[in-house]
Amino acid sequence: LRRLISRGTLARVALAQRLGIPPSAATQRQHGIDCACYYTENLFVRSPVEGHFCFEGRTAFERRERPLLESLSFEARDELLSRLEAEAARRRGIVPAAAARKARVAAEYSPLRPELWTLCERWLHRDFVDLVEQARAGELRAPPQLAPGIYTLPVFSELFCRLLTEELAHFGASGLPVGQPNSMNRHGALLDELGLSAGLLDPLLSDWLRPLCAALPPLAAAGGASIDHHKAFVVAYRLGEDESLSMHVDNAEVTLNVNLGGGFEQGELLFYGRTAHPLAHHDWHDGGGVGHGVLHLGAQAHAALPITSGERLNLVIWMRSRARRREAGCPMCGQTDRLL
Ligand SMILES: O=C(O)CCC(=O)C(=O)O
Ligand SMILES: [Fe+2]
Repeated sequence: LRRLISRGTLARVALAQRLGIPPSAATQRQHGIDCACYYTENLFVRSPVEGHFCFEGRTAFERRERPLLESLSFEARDELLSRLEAEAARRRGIVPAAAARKARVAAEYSPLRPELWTLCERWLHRDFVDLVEQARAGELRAPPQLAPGIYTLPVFSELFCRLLTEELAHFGASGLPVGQPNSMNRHGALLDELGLSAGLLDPLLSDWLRPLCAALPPLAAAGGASIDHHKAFVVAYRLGEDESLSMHVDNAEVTLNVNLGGGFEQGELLFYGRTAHPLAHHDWHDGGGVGHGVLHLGAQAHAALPITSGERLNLVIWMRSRARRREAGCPMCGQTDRLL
């Protein structure tokens, strides 16, 4: 058994070496980097051109993207290459950097509301509790859908949203470091780094969200019945910082996105099908308000329109399934042979 385990580790380290990624990425699974494509594909840049790019290094990129590079000025070309290099370096270093920030927060942060670190029913919306109880009993009356497989539902209590928002402001004032939520959103917080996984998010996933996803056929069929890990973060939109989010798919089998409030205008979520025309549109104000959210397939393309005033805070959970990935491949690249 020991030999098999170490052979597995060695194989992962060898894979990491072949792909030119840090060996720690092959052996540390808890950070949720599930596929080696993370290091070279879907790198997002906002300027001088906005988009997702593959980047295996300057030379390969210059060869493959010659027409694009030739259409840019010398300065813009240099800016694009530097930004891609910086993003690739951020991704290569993300596992140790996140672990170091998490350790520092654990040692130095004094929470305003320590009770937030433990899940209790007070944090959940009463109608969400009912919904999950129906799902557990096999009697779910499915929540309304914006389009097939895009559900709107109450999730958290207003109390939870207010306390978490206050906690995040308190954390921001502490001056402790926090990683950016994901490669597209630059402002907010990675909740695992605050130590919120073990007592709050892990049980939310296993005891509440998994039974619910398992009872909703479009989500269950896409891995929702076997979700077993997550990446959870708060995204913050403010004028002059991140104001909107361009179209993308999530590195998730199923995504939960909940309005934490903030007093903003606009900022609606758009969902796309096979055309550039949105197939559904979610207005956070009409959608039930604070504590209410959207549950959708990670593969459903979506975007967020700009806010026009105030601040918008949303709690997003990218829910992932190892079993589904082993079977159907990484949701970003579709391959199984680069899974870590
Ligand atoms: O701004 C939003 O509400 C959407 C965020 C989102 O799509 C994401 O973080 O994956
Ligand atoms: Fe998203």
